Amino acid sequence: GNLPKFGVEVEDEDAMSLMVSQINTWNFDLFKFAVISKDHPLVSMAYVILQSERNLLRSYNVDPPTFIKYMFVIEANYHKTNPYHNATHGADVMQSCHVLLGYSVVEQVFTDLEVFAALFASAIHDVDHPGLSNQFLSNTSNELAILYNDHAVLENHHLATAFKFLQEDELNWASGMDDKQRQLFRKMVIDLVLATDMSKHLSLLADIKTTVESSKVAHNGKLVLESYNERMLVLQGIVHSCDISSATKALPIYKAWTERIIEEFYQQGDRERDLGLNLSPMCDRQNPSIEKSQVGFIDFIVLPLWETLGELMFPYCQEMLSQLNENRMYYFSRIPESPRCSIT
Ligand SMILES: COc1ccc(-c2ccn(C[C@@H](O)CN3CCOCC3)n2)cc1OC1CCCC1
Ligand SMILES: [Zn+2]
Repeated sequence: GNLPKFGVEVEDEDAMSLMVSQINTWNFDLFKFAVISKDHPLVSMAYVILQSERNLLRSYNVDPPTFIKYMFVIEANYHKTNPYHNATHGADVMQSCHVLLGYSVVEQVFTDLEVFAALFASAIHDVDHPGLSNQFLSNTSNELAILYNDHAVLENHHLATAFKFLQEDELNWASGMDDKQRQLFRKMVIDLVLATDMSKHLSLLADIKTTVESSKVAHNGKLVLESYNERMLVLQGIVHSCDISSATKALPIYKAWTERIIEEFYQQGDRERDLGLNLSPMCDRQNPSIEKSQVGFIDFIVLPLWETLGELMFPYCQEMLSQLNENRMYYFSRIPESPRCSIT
C-alpha cells in the first residue's frame, strides 16, 4: 500500500506540512515536531529527509515500506524514559546534519552514499542508549563493558544494535544495494558513529584542523578532499558537531536540552549514590553546577569544535557561532556567586 505523506499517520497534516517546510533551518523545534509526529520524530524525520527531501532511498533501491518498518524498530529501541538520549535526540542530530550537508561548501564535496551514511549514522548513533555513561558501565562491570572491553562501549553497542536489525529479512532495506555500495556504506557508518565517542574528541579536532588547513592552502581556499580518510574526517567532524550542537541552537531549545541532559546525569548520580560509588562529575543533584558546567563544556569542547567547523564551512556556520556566544553569556551571567570564604 502507499505510505503516509510523512512516513507516519499524523492528526494535523497542515501543522506537519508547516514544520516540514522548516526542515532546512538550524532552529527547527524538535520538541514540537515530536508532538506533531505523534511521538515518532525519528521515523518521520528519516522519511522526510531521505525520501521527500533528498530522494536517497530511490537512488539505492531502498524499498520505502521496508525502510519505514526498520526505522520504527530503531525508534522503539531508543529509550523513551531517557530524558536526553531518546529518539528526539536522534532525530535532532539527523536534522542538524541534514542542514550542514545542505550548505553548498560541502554539498559538492560528498557523494550521495556518503551523505546517506552520515544521515543514517546520525539517526542510529544512540539507539538503545541506557542513559548511563561508558564510565558508569565500566565501573559497574556492565555486560556491555565486558563485551566491548571498556573501549567505546556505547558507540559499539549502538552500531551493533542497528546492524543486527538489518540482518532480519523483513527489515533489510539494504538488500537492493549492490555489495560494494553496501560494504562501503557499512564501513562509513561504523567510522562515523565511533567518532562520536567523546574520548576521541581532541584527536578528531586536531586532525580536522590539519586537513582543513592543508586543503585550503593547497586549493586556495576551496575545500577539496582527496583521500577516504580526509573525507571521513570532515564527515566525522560534522556528525560529532551535530551530536554536541545543543549550545548552538536558539536559547529556548538549548535550555530544554540542558534540562534533559542534567536530569539524565542526575539519574545516573542517584544510581551511583545507591551503589556507594563516587558520583560522576555534574551528576550530583545535591550539588548542582548547571551554569558553570555548561560554560565549561562550551569553552573547552563545543566552541573549539564549532570554530574549526566554521573555518571549514566558511562563510556558513557563523550564525551557530554567534548563537553559541550568546548562549554562553546567558549561563555565564547566571553562575551563582561562590559563597564568600570567611577569612576572619
Ligand atoms: C546541553 O548540554 C549537553 C549536551 C550534550 C552533552 C554531551 C556530552 C557527551 N555527549 C556526546 C555523547 O553522548 C556521545 N555519545 C555517547 C554514546 O555513544 C554515542 C555517542 N553529549 C553534554 C551536555 O551538557 C553536559 C552537562 C553540563 C556540561 C556537559
Ligand atoms: Zn548523541
